[in-house]
Amino acid sequence: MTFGARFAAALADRGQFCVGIDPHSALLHDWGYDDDVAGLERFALGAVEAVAPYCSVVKPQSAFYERFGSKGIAVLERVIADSRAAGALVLLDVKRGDIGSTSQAYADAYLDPSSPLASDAITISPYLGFGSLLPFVDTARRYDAGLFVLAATSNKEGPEVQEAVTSEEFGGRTVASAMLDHLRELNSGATPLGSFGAVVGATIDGSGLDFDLNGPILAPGYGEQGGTSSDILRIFGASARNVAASSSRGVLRLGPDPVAMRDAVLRANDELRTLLG
Ligand SMILES: O=c1ccn([C@@H]2O[C@H](COP(=O)(O)O)[C@@H](O)[C@H]2O)c(=O)[nH]1
Repeated sequence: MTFGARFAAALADRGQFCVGIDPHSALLHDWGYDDDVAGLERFALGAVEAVAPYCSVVKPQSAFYERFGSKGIAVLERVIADSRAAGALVLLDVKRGDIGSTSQAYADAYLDPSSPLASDAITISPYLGFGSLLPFVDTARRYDAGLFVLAATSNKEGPEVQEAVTSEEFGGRTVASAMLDHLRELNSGATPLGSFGAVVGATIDGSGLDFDLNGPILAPGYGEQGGTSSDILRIFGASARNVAASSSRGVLRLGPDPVAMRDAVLRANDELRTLLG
C-alpha cells in the first residue's frame, strides 16, 4: 500500500491531528525529568504511549534526539518502532536535502525499511533545487514511503525565500508555488492520494497558493504557534481534508499526565472532524 493510501486511510480512521514528539529541554524539566538520555527516554516513550494509539500521525523532530548523540538516536529508533506498533504513521521531521548523491544516502537512512530509522515519511528541504530531491522521490516510490517538501513554512522568516519569484525560465512564480506545482505533477493520477506532500504552516496567509495537490499536506504551527482548526479551513479550503494539523508543545505541555495528553488528541481530532467534515 502506498504512503498516500496509508495517509488517507489513517486520517479517515483516526482523525487529522498529528502529534509532534519534541523533547525540548524545558519540557523535560517541566515533567520533572533531567535533561539527559534517561530523561529523554522517559519523556519521549511516555508521550508516545499516551498519544500514538489515538492519532493518525506521530512526528518526532530529529534534532531533539540528535543533541544526545548515538544514545539519543537509539531513543528515536524506539519512538519510531513504538509509534508504529501503536498503529500511527511516523513522519520523521529531519528536513534533509543536499546534492543528489548525498540525498540518496539520506533517503537510504530514513526510507529503506532495513534501516533502523526507517519511517513512513520524512520532511525534506528543496533549497538545493527540486531536482536534487529526485533520489528521495525514487527511493520513496521503491519502498512505498512518503515525502513532505517544505513549501510555505510556519515561521515568519520563511517568506524571504518562499515568496521570492523565480525567473521566467522557471515559470516566473513564487518558490512556494513552484514547489506545489512539482508535487502536483508527482501526484498526478494517483488514487486515492499521491505520496508526495507539502509542508505548509497553519499560521500562513495562504492566498495565491493552490493546495489542490492530490497529495498529503502537513500543517505545523497548530497550537503553540497560533494556528487553529479554523485556520486549516481558511488556508486550505477543499484541500483541508488532506491536511494533518500538527502540534508538539501544545500537547506535550500537558504531560506527564497521559490522560491529559490523550484527551487533548481526542479533542483536537473531534474539533477538526466537526469543522472539516
Ligand atoms: O514550517 C514548519 C515546519 C516544521 N515545523 C516543526 O513542527 C514542530 C512545531 O512544534 P510546536 O511545538 O507545535 O510549535 C517543530 O518540530 C518544528 O520544527 C514547524 O514548526 N514549522
